[in-house]
Amino acid sequence: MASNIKVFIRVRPGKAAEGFQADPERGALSFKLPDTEPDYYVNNQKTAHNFQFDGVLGMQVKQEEVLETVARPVIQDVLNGVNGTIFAYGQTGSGKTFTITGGAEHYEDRGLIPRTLRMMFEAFRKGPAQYRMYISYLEIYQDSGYDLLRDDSVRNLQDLPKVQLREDEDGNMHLRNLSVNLAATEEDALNLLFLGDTNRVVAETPMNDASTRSHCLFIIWVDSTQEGSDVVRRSKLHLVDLAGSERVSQTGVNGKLLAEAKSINVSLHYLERVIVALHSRSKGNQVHVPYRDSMMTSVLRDSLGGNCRTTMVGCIAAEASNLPESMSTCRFAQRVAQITNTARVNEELDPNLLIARLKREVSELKREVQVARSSGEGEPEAFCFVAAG
Ligand SMILES: Nc1ncnc2c1ncn2[C@@H]1O[C@H](COP(=O)(O)OP(=O)(O)OP(=O)(O)O)[C@@H](O)[C@H]1O
Repeated sequence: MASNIKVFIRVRPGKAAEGFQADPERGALSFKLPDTEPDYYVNNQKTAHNFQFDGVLGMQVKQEEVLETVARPVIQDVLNGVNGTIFAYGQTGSGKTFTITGGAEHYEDRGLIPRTLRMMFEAFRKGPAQYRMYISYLEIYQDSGYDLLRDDSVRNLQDLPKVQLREDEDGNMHLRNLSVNLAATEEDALNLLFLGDTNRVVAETPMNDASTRSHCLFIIWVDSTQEGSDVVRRSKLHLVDLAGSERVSQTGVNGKLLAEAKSINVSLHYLERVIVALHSRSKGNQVHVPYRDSMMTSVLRDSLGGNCRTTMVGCIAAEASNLPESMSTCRFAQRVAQITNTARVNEELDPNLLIARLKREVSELKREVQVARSSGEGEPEAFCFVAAG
């Protein structure tokens, strides 16, 4: 099924500037900003910029509503064997981590990851299929990948096992050295989330404020089998917290930090280039999509223009000083909304299930033969019809 990437904008609570207006009913946003043309200084004109999205989540919107609006449809598809991605994009401090992982202070501030885990395990209990969940947690920092789930004695980023990207003959990307951990219960899954978040924070240094400067991907793998079937459905859900998207010029950093900020911006710049290329492709142009230029875009290849149901949450802040960045997030979001993905159910014959079923059938047949022999039936007799009446 082909569908466009869904885009929601979430507005962080705060004092909204005069020039900002959100209309959640219509999914519309409006910014009135000084014109960037030089003659603005002469005539002091302000220009209105209007945007329309699949939904606008205003300042009052609670985490539960974000789950229902943004995540529930994606989760339902993942349970049916379709890949899903939900990614948060926006400047530092705009609410990406709050949306994806949640706030630590209050239980009701839990974000999409713990709520998704709960929703999935509830669905597992209801059936009708049998499900299995596995979890991976990847951090990408300066274009290198790190496994957040392999060790609980981490002191800095270099202690984390490095994850490599490998491309197979068919052009599919694989993450080597990324652990895939069975989560038999919701508690197991939450413990893995907790371990990954702890490693993320412990490995943080002043040079690497993990949440601000790295991209984090929480990956939930779901296998499901219908009773008696040899077919297994395999899907994955990426919940992605991207690094802060602000422009280098506005981060006010220098020296090493500047180099780092550039590297983060480079990877977001590659993301932007992928989006622009896909946008152009959607208009019928034959263009190369530069997925391979960064680890993040390579990992998200399926999510952007591929076999995946993808949703973006653009996070913005409405205070006057944040409006230019918020508007650039909306512009980016508008381009993302033009991208078409073609998601399909991922199912394959599982040889282990097939062998197990055939073994069961053979032993049942053997038993029947034995019963037939011991009751002296011998060879089955030919059918004979007796005419009624
Ligand atoms: N919708 C919200 N409701 C209440 N508090 C929020 C909301 N969004 C964000 N916050 C608060 O604002 C602060 C910044 O949010 P958060 O850390 O999620 O930003 P971020 O975009 O992830 O920034 P960074 O790029 O640094 O990771 C946090 O204290 C967070 O709890």
